[in-house]
Amino acid sequence: MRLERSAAPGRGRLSVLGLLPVQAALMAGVGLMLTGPLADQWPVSAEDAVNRGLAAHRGGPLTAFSEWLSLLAGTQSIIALTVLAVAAMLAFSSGRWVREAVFLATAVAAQSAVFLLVTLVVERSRPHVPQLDAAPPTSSFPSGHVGASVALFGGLAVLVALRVPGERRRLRQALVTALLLVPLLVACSRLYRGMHHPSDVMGGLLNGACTLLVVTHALLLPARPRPAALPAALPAAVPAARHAPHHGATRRAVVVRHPHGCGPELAERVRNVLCRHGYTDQTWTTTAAEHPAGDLVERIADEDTALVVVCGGDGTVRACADTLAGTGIPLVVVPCGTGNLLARNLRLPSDPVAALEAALSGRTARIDVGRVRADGLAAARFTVMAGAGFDAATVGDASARLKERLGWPAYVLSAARHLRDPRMRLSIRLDGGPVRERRARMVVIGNVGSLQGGLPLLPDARPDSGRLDVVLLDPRGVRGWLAAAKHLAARMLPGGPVPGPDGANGTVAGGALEYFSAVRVDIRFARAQPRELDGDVIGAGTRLSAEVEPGALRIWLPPRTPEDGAGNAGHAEPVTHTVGG
Ligand SMILES: Nc1ncnc2c1ncn2[C@@H]1O[C@H](COP(=O)(O)OP(=O)(O)OP(=O)(O)O)[C@@H](O)[C@H]1O
Repeated sequence: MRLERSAAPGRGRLSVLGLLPVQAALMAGVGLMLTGPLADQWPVSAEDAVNRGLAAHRGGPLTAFSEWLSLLAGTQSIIALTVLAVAAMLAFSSGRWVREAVFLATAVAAQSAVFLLVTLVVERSRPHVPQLDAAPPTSSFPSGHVGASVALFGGLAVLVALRVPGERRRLRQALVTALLLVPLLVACSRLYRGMHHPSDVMGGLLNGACTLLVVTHALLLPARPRPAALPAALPAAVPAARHAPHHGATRRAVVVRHPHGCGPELAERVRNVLCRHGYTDQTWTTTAAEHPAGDLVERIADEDTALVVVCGGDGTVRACADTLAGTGIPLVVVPCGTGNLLARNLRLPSDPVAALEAALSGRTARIDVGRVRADGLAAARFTVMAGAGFDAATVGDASARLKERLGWPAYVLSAARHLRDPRMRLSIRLDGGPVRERRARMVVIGNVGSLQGGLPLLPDARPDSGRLDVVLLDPRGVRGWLAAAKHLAARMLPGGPVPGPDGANGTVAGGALEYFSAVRVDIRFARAQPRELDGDVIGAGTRLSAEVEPGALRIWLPPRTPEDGAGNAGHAEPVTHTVGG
């Protein structure tokens, strides 16, 4: 199997490892809560019943299989397998996978170190059921077997996901799925064998996953270049002689580049791919905080522009779409922001250059955009979602520094701070119909429906439906949040049951979520609320109204595949623009 070469080491990323002690402190905090104030509270109080239920159904091949899994994740096996994997990487790659080998060894070692630190502070006894293995002297929380298997097998999955080239997608998906399945099976085996409570194995999964996140960012991902080190702007045009196309006519492309996501190295690769596809006449413009689409308006004003290439996140795409909607000039997304939700929803490859290649080898399509009216904001368009309340507060509070260091998990940390924000009082009117009074923690109007990790916030939203989908989130207490999370998680399961509405009124998850769909949505808030458009905060206000502009944006998308189904949507157009490539 050919693996892609890793990018140049990221200087400055190593400091991310400083988060490991913070992780240990947080894990220890969770353990102390579980053994202290939460011990008699549901669902912790119900954990013994789970262990008893599993113990009552032991027997047959399951016991043998669970023993094998527990052995696989035992300390000696993990050390032996890690040494083998690291040695193989060093021996068979002629020194090209040193960083990958260091990554794997560090992930396994760091997980163990955090685990040991936590067990110095937390003392939780094992479940009160007969145990099938000798209980180690360490605390039951968190599960060391599970944490270690996440670090090793999850670490291998990370390497496969990042290093196996995009064209081997099926192999990559199969390998990643198989590797990720191992820690989940180990978690089940530890429960089955009476060695841990459910929250212990969840703690192990969390500890392993957080360690992988930190070590991946520290050792595998290339550092984003500092903005100050970048040139203010890239050359306005690329000499044709330097980048002669393989074949096909010369066409003019305007490239909009967010300097934080798209540094000089990526810009050079984008430039070369465009040249190969016949776009040798390139005009580059760099965005600024006050000019999120750079000089796009001026650059497309005079000459015949065949394509606008947007190198940035959803905010940059949104700003460009605002200019391009209705012009007929097609846009191609090079996803290099934090969330890149439009690209994810359109099933573009996550690698920026692979996404550009795939799109330019594909077809043009038309997708809808939403046109927003809100107090204090000139009319603006969005391509992903417009929201108010919890999501806007989360987006607004996500630290730029953490976004740069952690990527989208920075939003998760910010969200945790706003879980208890007060509910909003609002009225919603759809397509000029009756006014409905509601309370909610969040309202989102979406052109597309999936969040990070494929979380289907608006499961029926499609960018070519000619409609906007709306969700109100109003969970009551911990149970409400759990019901909403369970409902959304159930929708993520491939082929899993699709939970139906609670009644005729479109609410699900015991009223925690309520869905609507319309062409025109008018929402008024009793008090000014934080609001966002495609992940950019637009300031607090009392109105958020949107209307769909069907098929207003032309966009290049990868060729359709049978798996695309509802994704990679868009009204297909005859491909008349493919040149070169
Ligand atoms: N040169 C710049 N310096 C600072 N901020 C910038 C600059 N250029 C654009 N911005 C701001 O960045 C935001 C757009 O960022 P964008 O959404 O593309 O990336 P992101 O936030 O990392 O990704 P995503 O939206 O996908 O999570 C806009 O608010 C814009 O004002």
